[in-house]
Amino acid sequence: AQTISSEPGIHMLSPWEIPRRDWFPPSFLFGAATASYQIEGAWNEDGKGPSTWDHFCHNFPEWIVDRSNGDVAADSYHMYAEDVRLLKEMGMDAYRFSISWPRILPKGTLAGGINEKGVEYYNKLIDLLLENGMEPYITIFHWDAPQALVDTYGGFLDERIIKDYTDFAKVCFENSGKKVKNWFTFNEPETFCSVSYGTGVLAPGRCSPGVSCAVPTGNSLTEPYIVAHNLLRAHAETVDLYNKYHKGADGRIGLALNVFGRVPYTNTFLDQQAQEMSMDKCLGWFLEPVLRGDYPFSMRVSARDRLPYFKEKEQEKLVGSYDMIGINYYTSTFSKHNDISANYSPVLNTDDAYASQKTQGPDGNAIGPPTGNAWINMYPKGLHDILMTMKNKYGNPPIYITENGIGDIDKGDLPKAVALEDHTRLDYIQRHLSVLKQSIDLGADVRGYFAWSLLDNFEWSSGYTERYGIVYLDRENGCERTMKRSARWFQEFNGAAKKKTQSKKA
Ligand SMILES: OC[C@@H]1[C@@H](O)[C@H](O)[C@@H](O)c2nnnn21
Repeated sequence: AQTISSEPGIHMLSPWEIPRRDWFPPSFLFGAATASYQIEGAWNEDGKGPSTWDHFCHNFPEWIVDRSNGDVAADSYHMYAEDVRLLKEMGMDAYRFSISWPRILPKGTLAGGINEKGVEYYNKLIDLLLENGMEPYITIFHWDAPQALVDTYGGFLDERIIKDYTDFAKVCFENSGKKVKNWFTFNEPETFCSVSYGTGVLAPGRCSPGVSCAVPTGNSLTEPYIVAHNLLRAHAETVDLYNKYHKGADGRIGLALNVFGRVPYTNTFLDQQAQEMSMDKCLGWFLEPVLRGDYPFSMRVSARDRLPYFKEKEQEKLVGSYDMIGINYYTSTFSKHNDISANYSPVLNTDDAYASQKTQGPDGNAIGPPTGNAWINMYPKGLHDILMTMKNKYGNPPIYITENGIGDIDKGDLPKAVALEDHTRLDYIQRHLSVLKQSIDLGADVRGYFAWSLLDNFEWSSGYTERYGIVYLDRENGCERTMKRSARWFQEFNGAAKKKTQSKKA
């Protein structure tokens, strides 16, 4: 195809390269994804307790780029019907969203009491989705833990979290488990452990003394592994509970993993090894425990006594504790081996891979074109490689792409009219759907795709300075939602117009 864009070597997709709905089986689901803290707002309404993110933003505003917070966010607590209407208008089949633990259990524990108004909110959302013929895919935990549990016993740093998390999940299953057939226990455990307790960029913002973060009284080399161990055991207990009492004939449960693609920086065996160890560190850390009951061998070797051991009973519950795996894919990096000199010593848990992640290769060229924010260079082949690894190395489990997208920078200087014409996002999505089609044709068992995100929302430490939505959010204007070009493409792609007439006929 001809190169028509300003970037050398980047060609726009030719008409025959643009994905069509009939490339995918009718059973394949298309949807969009959000998370409770990022969209709901109503941070202290109707009995909701404070989350770690409420606490983090209110107490450490300097660690959020625009000193903002999720107090209002996209106001989805009051505007969820608008979100459902937009999903329907785009012809989406499913909606992935998460449940705010402290909105359901304000004190974090069952003993602290259930907030019925919180339960009611999620049931209204679920009912509205089902009435509109859309499937809810619920993430039970998407990082907003109850602050009360951190205050009481350190949250995920303490194994008491296992029972409290399992109780929280049980309340979710008891109240919605008959209507909701698809659950993910955790969103991105690797990000949660490494970035909340390693670099400390995400709430509760802990890291080692000497590392720059909000709460430098932690330990970036040990706490991520302690949290991960408690999280995995909570996952296993919850899946066991679900399978025994709530699964029924057609329920499914899993977890959603963030997976970076990794490419050896050079084709030397040291960089190939760095690539493997980087994949173990990111994907294997949580996938291998649920596949075979223990952490990757390379992590056992490098992290040694900092990596806890599972008891045999725990391993029995861990192995096979999934019906589906969510993959959140955004970008890839080159993995370059670290020279291990006598005085090399890791600072962050991620250093245990003995690899540095580079956006530029040895020739200085980036792994793919920039897309907006700093960390996402477009590299669709990375998704293909991951899906082939899932197929050829990890037993080809049922997979949903639970997140995929890009963030447009908006420091208050991105006109709405420009943001609405999000052709870079559309190109990015189309290229990843094309790769998805190729990977499925090569045998990857992918069953759905969720764009991140349904709408612009609170982007964690970036606040509102990065817009990931396929729908524009105008926070200055009553959180008005406006479809961007990418959302309108999904409308065409999903044949929404056709669907509407069909449903009228039905
Ligand atoms: O940064 C954009 C999005 C966040 O908004 C999501 O909450 C998180 O699951 C994620 N993982 N990778 N990228 N993302």
